[in-house]
Amino acid sequence: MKICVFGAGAIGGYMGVKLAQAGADVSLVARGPHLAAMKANGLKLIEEGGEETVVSVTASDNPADLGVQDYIIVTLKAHSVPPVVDKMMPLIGDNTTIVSGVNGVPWWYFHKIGNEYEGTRLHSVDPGNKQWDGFGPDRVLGCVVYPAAEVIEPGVIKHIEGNRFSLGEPDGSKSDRATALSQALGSAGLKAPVRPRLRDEIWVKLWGNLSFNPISALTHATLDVLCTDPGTRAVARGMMVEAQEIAEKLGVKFPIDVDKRIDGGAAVGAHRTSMWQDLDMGRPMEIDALVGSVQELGRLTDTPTPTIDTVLALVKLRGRMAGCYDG
Ligand SMILES: NC(=O)C1=CN([C@@H]2O[C@H](COP(=O)(O)OP(=O)(O)OC[C@H]3O[C@@H](n4cnc5c(N)ncnc54)[C@H](OP(=O)(O)O)[C@@H]3O)[C@@H](O)[C@H]2O)C=CC1
Ligand SMILES: CC(C)(CO)C(=O)C(=O)O
Repeated sequence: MKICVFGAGAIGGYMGVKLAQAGADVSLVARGPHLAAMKANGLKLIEEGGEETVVSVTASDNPADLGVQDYIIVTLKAHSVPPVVDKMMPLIGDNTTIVSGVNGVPWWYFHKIGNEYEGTRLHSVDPGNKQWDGFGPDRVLGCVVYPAAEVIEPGVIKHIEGNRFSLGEPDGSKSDRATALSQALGSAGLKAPVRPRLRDEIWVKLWGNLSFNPISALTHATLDVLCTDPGTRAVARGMMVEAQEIAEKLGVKFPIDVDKRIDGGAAVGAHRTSMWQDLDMGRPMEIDALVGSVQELGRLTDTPTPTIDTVLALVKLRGRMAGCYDG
């Protein structure tokens, strides 16, 4: 089974080391100094408990070097995917599955959803339908990424916590391709259950990213603080209640309530969300995938989103002022 991890930064690098360590036929697409370091010295993973592993990896910035794959696991930031669709083509053959390990509302969300929204395209995450038309949604296997990791220097990944990558077919079936990938990831020491209702999990994760990420970028407060300060907790809650109304109109069933989800965020502790880290480092922020997409779904389902609209306007301007957002 040939697996290519496209965008082997924090999450993709973590998966890449675990797969390579387990003897999988894995290759990585990366770029710049991070690629140069992993080619020169191997890719180093510092695990949750402090254990360090260095593996030599097959890595390139040119997908044409790596050939047709059985699975491409996309671990790019959401806004980085549309510009590389054409570049990915040498990796794609008739039977290639594309695993979308990207936060936010996925571009394939309405493929095989089985309700009146079937086939709806999302401008916020797939402008110009680049992914829908380029990959084709039938190739896609959904994935919710739970681990936290960082690239702490070129060629070095620090794994912070978690090892679960939930997988799910857009139609909820337990397909052979999902089962085979689940087994391969399991052999590499990762948890990869195949879920019948992945969209429910997407929303539980998204609840946090939608609200905690922009609030932390705007306030520079860590999760424990923003989830317990009465004012920001109320803002997060307001965004999440609006999101819940939208998601339920789309058929989602939430297994927990909003307050439990916020308490879960608080329990993570003094964590700087990825959006705050991106702002801090002058990198593009995932505003459209995490927040703009939910506003777009609000319009689609005729659901008012006053709190989301307010926070989105503020974080967009914050991002623009810092040169980290151009939407
Ligand atoms: N990190 C985390 O803890 C978590 C992340 N996620 C989600 O997972 C996804 C990936 O995040 P994360 O791993 O943090 O992101 P990273 O930025 O660490 O990784 C993406 C990597 O892809 C590289 N890249 C971008 N464009 C190209 C290209 N055209 N060719 C080759 N390489 C490219 C980037 O390089 P460069 O740095 O040069 O741009 C970077 O090394 C996001 O959607 C994120 O929200 C989900 C849960 C937790
Ligand atoms: C906020 C958190 C931990 C989960 O909601 C996250 O995924 C992020 O920092 O991007």
